[in-house]
Formats: sequence, structure tokens, C-alpha cells
Amino acid sequence: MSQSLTICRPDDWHIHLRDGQALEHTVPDAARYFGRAIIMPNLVPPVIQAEQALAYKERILAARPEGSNFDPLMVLYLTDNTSADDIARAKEAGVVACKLYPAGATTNSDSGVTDIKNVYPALDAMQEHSIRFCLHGEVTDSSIDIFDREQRFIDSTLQQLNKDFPELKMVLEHITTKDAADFVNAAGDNMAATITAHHLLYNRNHMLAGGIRPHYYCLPILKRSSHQEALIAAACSGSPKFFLGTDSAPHAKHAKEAACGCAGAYTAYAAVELYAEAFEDANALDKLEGFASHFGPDFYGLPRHDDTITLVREDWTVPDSMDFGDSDLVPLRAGETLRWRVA
Ligand SMILES: NC(=O)N[C@@H](CC(=O)O)C(=O)O
Ligand SMILES: [Zn+2]
Ligand SMILES: [Zn+2]
Repeated sequence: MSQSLTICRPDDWHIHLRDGQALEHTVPDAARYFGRAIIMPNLVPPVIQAEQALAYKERILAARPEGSNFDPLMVLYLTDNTSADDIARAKEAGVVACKLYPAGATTNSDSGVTDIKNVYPALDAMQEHSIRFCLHGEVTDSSIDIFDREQRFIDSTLQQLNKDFPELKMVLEHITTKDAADFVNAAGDNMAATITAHHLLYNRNHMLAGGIRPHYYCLPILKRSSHQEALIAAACSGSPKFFLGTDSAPHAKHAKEAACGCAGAYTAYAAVELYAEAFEDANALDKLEGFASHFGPDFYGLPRHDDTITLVREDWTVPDSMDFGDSDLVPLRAGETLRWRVA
């Protein structure tokens, strides 16, 4: 049993840092060892213009710990009205990706897209400017069972998008099903996916059996264990199509532990440690580096980092709660033991 593991510095290709006072906590957690991160734009109001992305980036940079080189990669939130011009200005501002939130699909998605055809002009411009397309892949029709919404999105929307924009590099984010893993595997090089640590470690029994555990509630929702197994196989396959995106999504404790609790799990405080557990359980620790540190930058056309981080085997107890601006936050695995720590 190896006692330490050194890998190329990883990046997080999907994270929610939120805004305001929360940044004082979320940014140092992400910057602890991630070199870069794709910053989700679902703020209130959302980041829909280049100027907003630049201003948000400044607020993130201001929250970095002394000496940190953490590089936030900014993302524009697509709406029904995003124009080709908006995309051109975003490119100039250094925005690397645009994000599809089907309207109503998830946290702060009210300004999202009501009909995929509405963003076709923006997608054309993104293809032209080589801006990545990040997708929250779930249908929103209230008649569709919540456990089927990702698979339905693939059939109803993603297949067509892939045909209509063969040159557009797309990331199906936080995949949760075997259907998604199979689709991405079978698609061309333009199609990749991120996988969260919690979808590798858990299935819906962890959330619902023996009592309801709101801190495991996230979107897309945890599925049955056969899907979890397919995600583990994809992440550990060594395929460059699958890479790290934590979807660390903090909500205040009172907003999670409520009659109608928010979706999202906070994992950024120990993201690589959590992934290491999942890869170790699958006997695939040797595959962690590609997934965490190589395939993401390769897909985004960015250089891999030339420095490393070291994980050491060391049990430690996750705090019951953490500071989160003017409230508290309960991290995933609160009060439990983790078995790796980044030195
Ligand atoms: N994943 C989640 O459950 N929540 C995310 C939104 C998202 O990534 O869909 C959030 O912003 O809270
Ligand atoms: Zn999402
Ligand atoms: Zn997210």
C-alpha cells in the first residue's frame, strides 16, 4: 500500500465559488492546490456579459491567499439573448467557455435557455472563436422523472447539438449516468465530460436509505449504483475524454437543512483527497494523474502544469461545519474521516 502519491498539479474544470464574503472561504480552499479552475457563472445576477466576467475575476483574484498563483478561468452564462457579438467580446476578455443552463434545471438557472435553438447563433460564434461549450445536461420538463433527466437530455438535445456543431468542443458536465459515459465515449474528440468526486463515491442509497441526507442532494441527482460503477469505470479508464470537475457548490447550512433544501455539495476543501479515495477503491490510483491534471488542460488547449502536489496517507477528521461568509457551511463528509491529505 503506497503511503504517498505525487502528481502533476491538478485543475478543477467546474467549480462554484459564489460571490461576496463567500469568496474569502471558497477561493483559498480551491487555491490550496488547484492551479486553475473553471468558474461557474450562476451568480445572482448571472455572469452574462464579458464585463461582468472581468469584474468577477477581479473579486476572485482579490480573495487569493498571499503568494497564490491560482488562475480563475472565466465562463459566460448563456441566455436566450446571447449574441454573436457578446461571444466576440467575451473572447477578447479572455473568457474560455460558455455555459448552458436549461432554464429551471438547477440552482440560479432562471435566466437560462428556454429553447436550445435560441443559442445557435452564440454556438456558431463559439465554434468560430474556439470557446468551449459547457453543458448542464438535464431536461427540465416537470413530467420527466428526475432520475431520467440526464439521459433524456442526451436523446433530445445533445445528439443533435453534436451533429450541428461537430467542431465545437463540448463538455457534458458532472455526468451521473452510464448513458452519459457511453455517449461521450462513442462521440468524437470534440466531446468530453467532467465527473465529480461525490458521483464516484456515492449513489442514491447514500442519500436516501435509512434517513434523508440533504448534504448528498445535488443536481444531477445521485443515481443507482450501476450508474456509479459506470462513472468509476469511465474515470479510471485512462480515456482523455473524462476529467476532474468537482462541481463543489456551497450553500449555507440553513439552506441545505430545510423543508425545501438547495442542490449542491461542498467538496473543494478536500477535492483531490476525495477523488483519491474513489480511485484507490477502484485500484486505479495510477490513473488519478491523467484524470486530475492532464486531460483537462489538453481538452481546453492549455499547458499542463510543470509542478506537482503530493498526497500522503493520513487519517483526518473533517470539521462539522466551516465558515461561509455570514453563515455556516456543512461540507460533504462533515465529521467523518478522510484517509488522504495533500501535504
Ligand atoms: N450541482 C448542484 O447541485 N448545484 C449547483 C448548480 C449546478 O452545477 O447544477 C449550484 O450552483 O449550487
Ligand atoms: Zn450543473
Ligand atoms: Zn455546478
